[in-house]
Amino acid sequence: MTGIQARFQLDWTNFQLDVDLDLPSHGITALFGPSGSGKTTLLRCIAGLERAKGRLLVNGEVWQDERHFLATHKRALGYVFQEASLFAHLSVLGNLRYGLQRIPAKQQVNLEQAIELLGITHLLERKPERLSGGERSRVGIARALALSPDILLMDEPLAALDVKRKQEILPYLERLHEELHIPVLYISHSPDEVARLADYLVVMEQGHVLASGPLVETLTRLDLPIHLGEDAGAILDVSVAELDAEWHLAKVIFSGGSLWTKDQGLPIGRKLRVRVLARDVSLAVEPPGKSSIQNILPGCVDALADDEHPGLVLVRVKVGDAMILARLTKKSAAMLNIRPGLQVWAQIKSVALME
Ligand SMILES: Nc1ncnc2c1ncn2[C@@H]1O[C@H](COP(=O)(O)OP(=O)(O)OP(=O)(O)O)[C@@H](O)[C@H]1O
Repeated sequence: MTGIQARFQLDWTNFQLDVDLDLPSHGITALFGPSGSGKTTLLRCIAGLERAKGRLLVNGEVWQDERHFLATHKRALGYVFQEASLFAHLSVLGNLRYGLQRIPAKQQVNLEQAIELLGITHLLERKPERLSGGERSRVGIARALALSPDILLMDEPLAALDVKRKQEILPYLERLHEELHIPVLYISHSPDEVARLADYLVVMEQGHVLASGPLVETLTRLDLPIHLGEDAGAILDVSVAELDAEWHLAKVIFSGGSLWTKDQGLPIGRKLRVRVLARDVSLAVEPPGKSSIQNILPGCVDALADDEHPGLVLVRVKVGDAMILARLTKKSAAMLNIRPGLQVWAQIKSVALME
């Protein structure tokens, strides 16, 4: 059996964790939720650093049940924290080699592969003090991978970095995603990071799992945007179809049509994700005339739900095989008689490329 089955119960004075999760055996699962919702505690339970009641199976192997509790050092896992704590007296290579003796027999990622994957070959002889924040993070991730883990746990690995360093590191995380076949559990507070990296999403609140499922579907669940607030929106898997050199625009296509966005130098044919926020989408019940909004997609209203504010409503619209969300005032939804099944034109003010 593949994947991760995690059932945990913890009862602390001020906090109770009660989760029951089935997570995929590969790809990145983002753990998302407000501060204090239990994301780190869940990772610590998986690592065996907390003795919760419950059961944990990783690819069919029992790490914990009523009778067994595998000690942390016997669990084939890599743990990456916000700050990579490297030994100052060792070179990067020394840091990477440290701890390799506990490597499990079945090799999934070896040291050379980890070094190559994180692009740190040129840093191997350096001492940690001569690394930038982004380089330290990459070494920290490579060190975790060199242990050939069956699972990689990442607790806000980019939180200590500024925006520029984050941008520098994201492509390496994307490579992990493409080239590794181990599951990654990734805590992040950044909806952008989640939108860009994750395949699967777990939303936590007060020690419970509010929702879990494939990212694209879970983000357009109408009971969740309330919790995602201004970040509510949809992800579309698209590919670059055309470049307009005169206006510096790129056309991306998906099953629901095409969208123009700023040309960011991506080649024709490149597959990527775009993010369309609910607050950037308005609806018309007739094909709109001349407008400064370039992106207009025909679709069909799928469902409506109340939003956080009593004056607002969220509308899910099916465009091709995909769903997008629109945030409207209740007044305009009533005036246009927006209801399931209605043909609409979604006017999209802004599209963010996740690249
Ligand atoms: N050892 C402990 N004993 C008792 N309570 C704890 C312990 N460790 C954490 N907590 C509490 O458990 C709750 C969940 O904390 P946790 O760090 O898992 O949340 P989080 O979702 O990861 O938060 P953040 O996003 O801020 O990192 C918090 O209320 C915290 O104070």
